[in-house]
Amino acid sequence: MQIEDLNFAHPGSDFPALERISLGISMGESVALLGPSGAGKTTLLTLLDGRLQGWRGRASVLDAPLDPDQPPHRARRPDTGFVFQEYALVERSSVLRNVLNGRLGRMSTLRALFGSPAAHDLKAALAALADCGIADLAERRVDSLSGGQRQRVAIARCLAQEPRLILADEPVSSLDPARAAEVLALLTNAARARGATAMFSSHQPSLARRFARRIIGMSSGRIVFDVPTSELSEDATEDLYRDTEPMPNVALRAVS
Ligand SMILES: Nc1ncnc2c1ncn2[C@@H]1O[C@H](COP(=O)(O)OP(=O)(O)OP(=O)(O)O)[C@@H](O)[C@H]1O
Repeated sequence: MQIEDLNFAHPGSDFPALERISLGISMGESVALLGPSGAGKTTLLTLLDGRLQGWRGRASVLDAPLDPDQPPHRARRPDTGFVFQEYALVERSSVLRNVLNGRLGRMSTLRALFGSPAAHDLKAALAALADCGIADLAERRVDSLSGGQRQRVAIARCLAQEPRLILADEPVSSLDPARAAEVLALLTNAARARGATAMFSSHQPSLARRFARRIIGMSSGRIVFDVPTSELSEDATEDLYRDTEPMPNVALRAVS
């Protein structure tokens, strides 16, 4: 992935959400994005997923240039998988059906339309369920699952897609510390086993250190550091969050 001088402001916003972003990421790298709320992490991941238009600069993902004016061609989309913070699952469908949705981009239009997966689609979905340790949940409806189980379903759906680039937006924000570590281990190990690149955002520097080989710090739409994890100092991460402006009109009251 190669990005040069990327600039973007959300429609209607006076402030750039991304400003002069340049970076290169090699195939197979595991990268964490750290930064306070509003730093631009989601915006950057969404742009790399091809879902933002109207940006300036140059971006090439999986050796193909992204067009600032239109989404990537349908044939290329399955190569990038996205794990959403809020899971984005079909609540009333089974776990297996949700994971099979990860195959839609690789199915013929007819199969996708009628929801009839081929044998190899089913095989990929079952393998992803097994990799995520939730094979026994295949027939359960998503709305009967815990947060940690849903997060695994979201990751299994992404893996079933067989992407070469995995983008994950705060994939463990709603999990307790033990589950969060388990899920990040799952995500980064699965990416490594498949030779895929993984890029995830997080608010937890300790998890980023544990599961990424490289850490990029963002603040106010800019990259403030980009280092191998082994070279990241405690001071750099503290500074990243220390400079955060308090949110306007938010008063904190003591609970009596
Ligand atoms: N749809 C939108 N319309 C207008 N402004 C937006 C929109 N989405 C994000 N922004 C603004 O863009 C900036 C970057 O937001 P972004 O969501 O990328 O930050 P983030 O680092 O992911 O934050 P968080 O950690 O809270 O998820 C912020 O100033 C935010 O208010």
